[in-house]
Amino acid sequence: MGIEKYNQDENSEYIYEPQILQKLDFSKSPAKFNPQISAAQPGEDWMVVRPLQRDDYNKGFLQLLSQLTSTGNISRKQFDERFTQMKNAGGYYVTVIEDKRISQIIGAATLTIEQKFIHNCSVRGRLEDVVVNDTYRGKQLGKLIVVTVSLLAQELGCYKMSLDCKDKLIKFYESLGYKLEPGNSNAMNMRFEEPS
Ligand SMILES: CC(=O)SCCNC(=O)CCNC(=O)[C@H](O)C(C)(C)COP(=O)(O)OP(=O)(O)OC[C@H]1O[C@@H](n2cnc3c(N)ncnc32)[C@H](O)[C@@H]1OP(=O)(O)O
Repeated sequence: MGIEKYNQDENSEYIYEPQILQKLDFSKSPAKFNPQISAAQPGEDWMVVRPLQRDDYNKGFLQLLSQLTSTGNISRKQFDERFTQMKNAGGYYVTVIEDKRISQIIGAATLTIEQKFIHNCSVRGRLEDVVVNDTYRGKQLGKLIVVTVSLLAQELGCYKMSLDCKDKLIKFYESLGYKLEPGNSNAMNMRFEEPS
């Protein structure tokens, strides 16, 4: 399908080109799926793994994110502006799972790409904002969305992919190929006041 088709309707506009998700090779991931699923074939015909669309504002995307952290009261205008900024900047691979039966976003994860001078002008990936709707948890969707964006990072040429998480999720991410590197596994933060 041509990119012009994806962008012809304003609301169905994607934040990145969806075709790349179809070619991800799930056999490259150490994650074990039972039954076997992938981004291209998520196992149910009512489910789709795809890039964020502008209209996901109306499909519960922000309500889903609020199960992860505070989102604030984001207006349609604010959402549209941020969507446009992220799309124009490039490097924001916000990826979602939709339950098409009810037109609701039930899972999400973001790959952000940082441009580097080091490693021969390489690129590095970061895994951010992973969440599955609480009524859909325990059905492999967390694994599905994390493996999708991790393979995407590899496909886009990242030399590594990093994440920060709570201690209780270390096992979950280890099962998907992430490692605590001895002497190099500290996450440090400097917190500033949140914008009101
Ligand atoms: C980088 C970041 O964004 S870190 C933030 C992660 N997000 C959150 O904490 C938000 C709230 N939590 C969630 O949305 C979900 O619990 C997720 C995304 C962490 C996991 O989603 P699920 O769809 O339930 O995961 P899935 O069904 O694929 O489970 C995979 C495995 O991880 C385990 N697991 C899942 N969640 C947790 C948890 N919170 N604690 C411990 N183990 C867990 C499951 O038991 C399962 O193990 P198994 O393969 O041996 O059966």
